[in-house]
Amino acid sequence: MEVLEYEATTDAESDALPAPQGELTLQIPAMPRDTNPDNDIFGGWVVSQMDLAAEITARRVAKGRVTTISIHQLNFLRPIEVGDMVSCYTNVTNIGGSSIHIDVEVWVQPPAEQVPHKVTDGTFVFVAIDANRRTRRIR
Ligand SMILES: CC(=O)SCCNC(=O)CCNC(=O)[C@H](O)C(C)(C)COP(=O)(O)OP(=O)(O)OC[C@H]1O[C@@H](n2cnc3c(N)ncnc32)[C@H](O)[C@@H]1OP(=O)(O)O
Repeated sequence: MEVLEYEATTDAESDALPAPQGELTLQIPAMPRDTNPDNDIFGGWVVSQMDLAAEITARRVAKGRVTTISIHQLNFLRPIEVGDMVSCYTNVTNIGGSSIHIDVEVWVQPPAEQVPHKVTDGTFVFVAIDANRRTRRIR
């Protein structure tokens, strides 16, 4: 599968530019199975992809097992169409004693369009846990 690379930046000064913030972590096409009976993509499917992308990044930061403790400031900005290539970008904004805050942006590249656009963003918080699911300090 072709991997689409958009220009990504973590520079706060470039917020005004139509470019994703963070690191490209997950890419997946929106499929017919991800829709409701009206053929619209489920919001829950999008959140699932965001959670997965954030977990990939959180595991790397925590060097091990993590779990989602909070999801907040979720914004569904524009719809996703079946066939759109969905890209999740992650940006670590805070590392606590055991918690990791990650901003996630979802961008799509419709097959017929040249310019990608943001469809969803939100903040995911993970906690590092041990084999017994107890909070584990990461620093
Ligand atoms: C219900 C589900 O199945 S959802 C699917 C996946 N998620 C889960 O299963 C997680 C279920 N939750 C848990 O198992 C527990 O809440 C745990 C193990 C994650 C955390 O245990 P707690 O004793 O509640 O957490 P604790 O008080 O030790 O806080 C851990 C860290 O999380 C932070 N934290 C706690 N609650 C929140 C919250 N609502 N939002 C953001 N951060 C939070 C704390 O500030 C702390 O951060 P720090 O160590 O960096 O200072």
